[in-house]
Amino acid sequence: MTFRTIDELRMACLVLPEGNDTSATAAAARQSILTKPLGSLGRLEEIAIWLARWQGRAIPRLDRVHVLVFAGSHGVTAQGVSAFPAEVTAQMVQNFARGGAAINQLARQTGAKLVVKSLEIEKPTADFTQAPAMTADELLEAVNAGINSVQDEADLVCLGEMGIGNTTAAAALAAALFGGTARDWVGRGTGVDDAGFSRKVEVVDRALAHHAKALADPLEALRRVGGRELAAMFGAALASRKRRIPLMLDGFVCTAAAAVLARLAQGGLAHAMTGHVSAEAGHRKLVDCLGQRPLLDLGMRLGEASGACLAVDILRGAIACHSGMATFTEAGIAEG
Ligand SMILES: O=C(O)c1ccc[n+]([C@@H]2O[C@H](COP(=O)([O-])O)[C@@H](O)[C@H]2O)c1
Ligand SMILES: Cc1cc2nc[nH]c2cc1C
Repeated sequence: MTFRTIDELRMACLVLPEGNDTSATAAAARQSILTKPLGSLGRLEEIAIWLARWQGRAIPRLDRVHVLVFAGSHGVTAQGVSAFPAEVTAQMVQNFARGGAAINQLARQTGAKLVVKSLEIEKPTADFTQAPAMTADELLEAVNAGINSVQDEADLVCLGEMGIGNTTAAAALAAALFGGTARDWVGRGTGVDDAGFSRKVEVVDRALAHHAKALADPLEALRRVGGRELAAMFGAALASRKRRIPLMLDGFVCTAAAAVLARLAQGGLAHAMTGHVSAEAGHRKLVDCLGQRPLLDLGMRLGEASGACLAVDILRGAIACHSGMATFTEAGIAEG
């Protein structure tokens, strides 16, 4: 799946497949006969049914978990919006390749395949306080890169990113998609001080004013105030939906990118769960806007798909119970 025009891409977002009702119904029926009071496994029960729906399998599996991390560079870093210099993006990509980042450890411990995709990190997007971050072709190239990173064989896709300056882009994008001003969405990202935080608020408000007339269209908002790794995450979210592969979202930046799909199509993120709520100020509000309930709340604000990857073990717990527990009949236990 590769898109040559934004209109082609937009049309594709309007025809999204639904999950498999038969598998979901079978999974729900099984949950009702396992040796536990119905509902006593709380969200683990919902998770088993959700995975069954999107995998089209009454007993879901997580043998092949793919963690996709996209990296991009941001022209808006020229405005002094991050606690770290822009070159850290490329340096962290090298760290991923050498196995030294947090996500390398988390992916290994959960048995997931980690794929890191650099999106022209030597070429930052335009500073979106002055011009659209990307041209239409640049947007399409990044979206297509995300789409083509999703492989049919995956049982679950975890999404994440790396990009100095991208919490500024995500705040602007969230404001474009859900309204409000910079104050509603800006957080401290990698840890900017009070002066940096004020600059960030002013930068996002200036960007929102500069692009005001064009932000009602979610794809145009992504092009104007997003970034390549956000575009790629949006593409991967779309591709996983097209292939009916369940999707695990990460923190603020990842969720803002995926939110573009929810704004283009009602129920566009029905195949997605959010692995954790980030400590980044706007994330809680963003997941609320999307009707998402994050699985973990660990005060993390790293990105890299780290929260998404950690949540995989909760899914594994849900599947272990769903597939391995005895039924009331098998165990000879009286039903309530
Ligand atoms: O995803 C989040 O919730 C999140 C919150 C704070 C920081 N980050 C990561 O930090 C980087 C962006 O922070 P900043 O301050 O440069 O905008 C980028 O590489 C993200 O992966 C990510
Ligand atoms: C060191 C470092 C690692 C990261 N991983 C994701 N975002 C990051 C930002 C920084 C600064």
